[in-house]
Amino acid sequence: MRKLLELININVKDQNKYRLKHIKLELFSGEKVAVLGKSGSGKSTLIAVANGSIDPTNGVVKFKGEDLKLLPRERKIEIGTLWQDLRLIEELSVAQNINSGALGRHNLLWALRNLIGSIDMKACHTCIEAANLEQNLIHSQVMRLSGGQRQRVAIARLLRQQAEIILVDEPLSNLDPNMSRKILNILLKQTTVDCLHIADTCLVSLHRPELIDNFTRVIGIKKGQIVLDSPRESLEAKDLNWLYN
Ligand SMILES: Nc1ncnc2c1ncn2[C@@H]1O[C@H](COP(=O)(O)OP(=O)(O)OP(=O)(O)O)[C@@H](O)[C@H]1O
Repeated sequence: MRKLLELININVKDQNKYRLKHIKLELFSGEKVAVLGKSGSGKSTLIAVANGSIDPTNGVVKFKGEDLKLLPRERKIEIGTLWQDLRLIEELSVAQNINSGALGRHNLLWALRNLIGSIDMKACHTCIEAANLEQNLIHSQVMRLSGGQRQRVAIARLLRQQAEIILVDEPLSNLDPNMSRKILNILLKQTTVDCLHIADTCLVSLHRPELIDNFTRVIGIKKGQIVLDSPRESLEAKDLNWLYN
């Protein structure tokens, strides 16, 4: 297995408080890793450090052996992120938001065409289908959608990016249990979708430990530190009880 992502001796410190402490983590291609921990334990901070949006106070993040900070823009799109706050552009349509996932692969003219009108509709429809969103919403303004629909637009945008690894910060908060499982199955590639490459490596922060079944590995965070790192099949209920107590 190829090493894709490496967090080396990471600390994130704000004034006197550690948000992350002594983090060492290696992620290999094909791994599907769930990150668990109580609210405030550091899951979102870990995802943000792993995609380069937060600079650690100490330590280095490497993607395929290269310092993430030095990676050029056209390589950064190999890392896709689904943010907890979604980061959609409310005034734009579903299709325009989905296409923004592919911005890094196109030039400025393409970006302008996407802002002005409807382009690459076939690709958008494929991502909409994969994200289990209603096709007839494709031209709707995002601000008019429900929380669960907006979440699926963000997932469709992530799929449109065609990243090699996906980092996901709590993808299920607005979804009912049935939809949560469907969406996880897409992210974990349990569902195949026509012509769409879905990354086979992911790091997913989860609020609900009962959804870890299809992951290959589970990481537990407590007070900013990795205190548990286990293959899914060897994880026991007592490990989870301890993590949440
Ligand atoms: N922008 C910030 N500046 C300073 N401290 C922050 C900031 N964001 C989060 N923190 C603190 O860092 C710690 C980790 O927060 P983080 O959001 O990573 O936890 P989490 O496990 O993702 O929580 P949740 O499950 O509630 O989303 C918390 O103590 C939090 O208060």
